Amino acid sequence: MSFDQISLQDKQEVLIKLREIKDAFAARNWFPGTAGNLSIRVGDYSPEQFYFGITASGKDKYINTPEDFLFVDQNAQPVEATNQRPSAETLVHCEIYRLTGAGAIFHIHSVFSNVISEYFWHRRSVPVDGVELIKGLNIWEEEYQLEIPIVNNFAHIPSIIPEITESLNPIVPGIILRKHGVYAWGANAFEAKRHLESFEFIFEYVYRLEMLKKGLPTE
Ligand SMILES: CSCCC(=O)C(=O)COP(=O)(O)O
Ligand SMILES: [Zn+2]
Repeated sequence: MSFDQISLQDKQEVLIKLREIKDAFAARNWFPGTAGNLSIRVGDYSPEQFYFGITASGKDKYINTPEDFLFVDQNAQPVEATNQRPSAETLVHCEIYRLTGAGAIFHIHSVFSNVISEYFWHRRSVPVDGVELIKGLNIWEEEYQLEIPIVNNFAHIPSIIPEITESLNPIVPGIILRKHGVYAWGANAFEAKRHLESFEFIFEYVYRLEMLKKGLPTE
């Protein structure tokens, strides 16, 4: 399926949903310093060919403009005439779509994901012992020992890709980039948002619990 064969209505729905999610995350202060990017897939999917709408690079994501999003293909190439550059991290989205077939991917830079990624970097994952909100990640097993992968971060984005390919756990709909932020995905925007919110809760819980265990203040 070529991009032109996808209906205008489907493309419009993706742009409306991206706007809605962007506004919701902005209200939570999840885009400090222009950080973060959002994408939603449109049309049919195969690992070799797919399309998605994504935030333009370097924009102030607390402000809405007519040029906040654009559509790209599985190689991160824009598929419509535009002056916008897709997110600098579009290749990360491409790889996650290729590996998972997800319908939406949301990335934010939060303080808890950054702190916890450095704290547990030596073990390359964040351990989570049976906290109830893992159900928000669609994991229903009693007392499940969840390990959220931590992936090394590089300024050169293509260098991150093999790390993701290697670390991604099919049961866990997200990864943390070390001292960078969290990526969460899902079958659609609703699910990806639920996963991101669950991860953020879990990171804060794990951080505060670790501080309590050390007898340190949690604030
Ligand atoms: C200013 S934060 C550094 C880039 C980054 O990590 C990010 O999430 C935002 O980059 P984009 O190109 O998507 O605006
Ligand atoms: Zn980022």
